[in-house]
Amino acid sequence: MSDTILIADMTDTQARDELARLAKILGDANRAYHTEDAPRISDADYDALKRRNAEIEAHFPELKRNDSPSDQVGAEPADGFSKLRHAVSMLSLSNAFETEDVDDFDMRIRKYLGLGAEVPLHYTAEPKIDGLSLSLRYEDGVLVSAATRGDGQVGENVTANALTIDDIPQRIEDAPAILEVRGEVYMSHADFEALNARHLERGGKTFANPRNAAAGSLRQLDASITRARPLKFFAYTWGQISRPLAETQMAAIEQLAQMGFQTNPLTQLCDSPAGMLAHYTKIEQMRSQLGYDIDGVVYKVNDLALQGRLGFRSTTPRWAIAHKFPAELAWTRLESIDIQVGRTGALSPVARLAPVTVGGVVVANATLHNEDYIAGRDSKGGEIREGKDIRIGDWVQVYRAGDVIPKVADVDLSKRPADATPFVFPQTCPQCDSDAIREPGDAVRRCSGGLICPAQAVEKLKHFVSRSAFDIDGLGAKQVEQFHADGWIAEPADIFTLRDRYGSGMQQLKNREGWGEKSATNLFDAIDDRRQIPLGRLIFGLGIRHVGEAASNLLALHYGTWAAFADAMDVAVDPESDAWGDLTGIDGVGSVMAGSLTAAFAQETERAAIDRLIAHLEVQAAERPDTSASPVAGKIVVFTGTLEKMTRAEAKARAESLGAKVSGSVSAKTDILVAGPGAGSKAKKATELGIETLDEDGWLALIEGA
Ligand SMILES: NC(=O)c1ccc[n+]([C@@H]2O[C@H](COP(=O)([O-])OP(=O)(O)OC[C@H]3O[C@@H](n4cnc5c(N)ncnc54)[C@H](O)[C@@H]3O)[C@@H](O)[C@H]2O)c1
Ligand SMILES: [Zn+2]
Repeated sequence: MSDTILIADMTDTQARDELARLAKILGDANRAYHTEDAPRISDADYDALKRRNAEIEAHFPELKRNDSPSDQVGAEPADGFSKLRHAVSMLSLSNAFETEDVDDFDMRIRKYLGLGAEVPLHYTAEPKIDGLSLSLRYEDGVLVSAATRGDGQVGENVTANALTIDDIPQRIEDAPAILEVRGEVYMSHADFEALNARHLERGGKTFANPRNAAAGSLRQLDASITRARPLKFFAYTWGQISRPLAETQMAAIEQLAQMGFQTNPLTQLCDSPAGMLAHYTKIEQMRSQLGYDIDGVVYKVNDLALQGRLGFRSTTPRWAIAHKFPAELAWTRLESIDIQVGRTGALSPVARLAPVTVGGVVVANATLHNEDYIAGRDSKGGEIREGKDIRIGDWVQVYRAGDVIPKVADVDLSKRPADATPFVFPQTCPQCDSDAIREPGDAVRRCSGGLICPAQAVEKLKHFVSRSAFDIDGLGAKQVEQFHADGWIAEPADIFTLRDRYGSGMQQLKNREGWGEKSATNLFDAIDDRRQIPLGRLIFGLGIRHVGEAASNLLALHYGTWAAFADAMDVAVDPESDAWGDLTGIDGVGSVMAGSLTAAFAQETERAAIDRLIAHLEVQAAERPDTSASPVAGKIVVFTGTLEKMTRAEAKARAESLGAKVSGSVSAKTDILVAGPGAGSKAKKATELGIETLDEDGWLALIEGA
C-alpha cells in the first residue's frame, strides 16, 4: 500500500496521487459519518489518514488541493432539511494525541501572544462529548432556531427537533438580546441500549454506537421521531452574541448553567499543561462510569480577551485543542474459541486472541456473546453485520471501553485463511457431556446437567460465597475452586461441615499449601459466623437464575421468613394458585423470575440440596424498616445538579431507606426537588410547577434525625 512510502522519499507524482486518494477516502468517510450517521471506518483510522494528508501537504505545499480535506469541516447539509447559515461559523478542533502535543499547544499560544514562560496562563479542561454539535439561537430569550454544524458555514435546520429535547430550554431569562448557545447533543449509554433493544424487538435496525444514535435521532425530518428518542444536551460555547457573557470561559459556562443549560460538571480550571494532563487522567479514569461516551478532553484558553486575540485558522480555533483518548479498537488474530459454562449452565464462547493493545491495555480474551453472534445471525450493539460469521484463524476487531469486558466487534473477511471452516457450536456440555439445550426464545444454550455438572457446581459455590451473598472471609473464588477440585465441597451445605470433616486436629487443612493453624481457625470461625444469615442474602446466595440481589431483598421483605418463602414457592409452582398471583404481584418480580424460582424449588435434586443447606442455618427474618416517623415517607423526590456531601447513589439509597421514592424526572407528581449547584432544566420545571425545592443542606436538615 502507498501508505508505507516515507513522505520524504515521495516523488511529486506519488504525492499528488496520494493526496487525490486521501481526498476521496476522507470525503467519502465524512459523508458516511456526518450525513448518513453510519461511519464505514473507525475514528482512529480516519484520524490517522487525516494526519497523513496534513503531513504530505506540509511537505509539498504547492500540491495542496483546492478541495483539501484539511480545509473542510464536517459535510454539507443533507437533502430534505432546510438550510440555515451560521452567523458565526461552527468549526472543528485540532487534535492532540500525545503528552508533548499538550506542551506544544501551550508553547504555541505563548509564542503567538508574546508571553514568556513565567506569565501565568489559565486553561479550562472538560470532557469532549461524543455526540454532534448543535447551535441554538435565542432572540430576546426565546429559542428561534436550531442548526447542526453542517459544513461549518451552513447547517441543517433542526429547530422542530431541538424543541423536543428536555435539556434545551425554550425560553431563558437575563439573556443577551441575541445569543447563540452551542453544545453537544448526545445519548446516554442506558438510553442507547434501551433504544437498540426496542429496535431489535421490532426487527428494526440498531445503531452501532451512541453517537450515531444521537445524530440519527436528531436529524429526522419528522420531529415526532426525535421526540420519542431520549436525547440530552451539554452547552459548552456560543456563537453570535450581542453582549459578552463574561470575561472568562469558566464564568461564561457558569452563566449558561444559570440560564438553565446543562453544563459538564467535570469542567475545571487549570494553570499549566501539567494541570491539564492531571485532569485528563482523572477524566480518563472516570470515563467508564460517566454513563455517556466521551472521546477526549478539550482544553481552552480561559481568558476570553486572549481567545479573541488568538482567533481562528481555516477550520479550527487557535485557543482550543482536543486531547483524544487512545483508540479502543484494534485488529488481531482469533486463535481459538473456548466454551465456558456458567452458574446457570449457560455456554459462553470466549475468544482467545493473539494479545493486542486496545486503548492502552493488553487484551488476550474477549466475549463472543453466543452462538448466533458467532454465526453472524445476531447483532450485539450493531457491530456484527448480517452474514459475517466468525471463524478460528480470522482477523477480528476487538473493542473495549473502560471497564467493560472486551468484545469481538467485527471480522475482516478479506483476510480469512482459505482453510477456515465455520465454527461448530457444541451441542453437549464440554464439562460434563450432558446435552446442551437451547430453549425457544433463549439466545443461550445451556448445559442440562444441573448439579452433576462440575462447572455449574463450582460457579454456584463461587456465587454462594460472594460479597452480596454469604461473604465468608477467607473463602473466596480461589479457595472454593481448590476445595471443589479436591472433593472437599460439592455444594453449599458442605461448607458448614468442613470443620468436622477436615478441621479436627487441623492436620488436613494445615497440610494444604497456604494454610496454617491461624488461617484455618479464622476460616472455621468465619463460616460459623454465617450460620446466622439474613433471609435476603440466603435467597440471593442460592444463585437461582434471574434472581438478583435487589429481587432477593424484595422477596425477603415480602415473605418475612424462610418458612413462609419456601412454602409459598412450593404452592406457587401451580400458576392457577393464589401463591403464584401473590408472587408475581410483587413489584419487581416478573413471571420469568417467578417461573425460575418455582422451578428451582420443584426440581428434586436442587430442592434436596437447598434443604441440606438450611439444616445448618438459622435464617434471620426480614423486617420492613419502620418509616412511619420519617418526614419523607411516601414522598416522590428528585435529585438534580451536583451534590457535594454525598454521591447520587448514596442520596438515593438514603432517601429510599426513609420510605421516599426517588425519580429521575420532575413531573406534577414530584413532591420535593433537591437541587445542587449546576441544576438546570429540572429546577426550572419544578419552579414552574410550584414544587418544593431544597438545596442539599435543606434536604439533610429535613431528614436529620429520621
Ligand atoms: N469514522 C469516520 O469515518 C469519521 C469521519 C469523519 C469524522 N470522524 C470523527 O470525527 C472527528 C472529526 O470531526 P470533527 O470535525 O467534529 O472534530 P472533532 O470531533 O475532533 O472535534 C470538534 C467537535 O468536538 C465537539 N465537542 C464535544 N465536546 C466539546 C467540548 N467540550 N468543547 C468543544 N467542542 C466539543 C464539537 O461538536 C466540535 O464540533 C474525527 O477526529 C473522527 O474522530 C470519523
Ligand atoms: Zn455441564
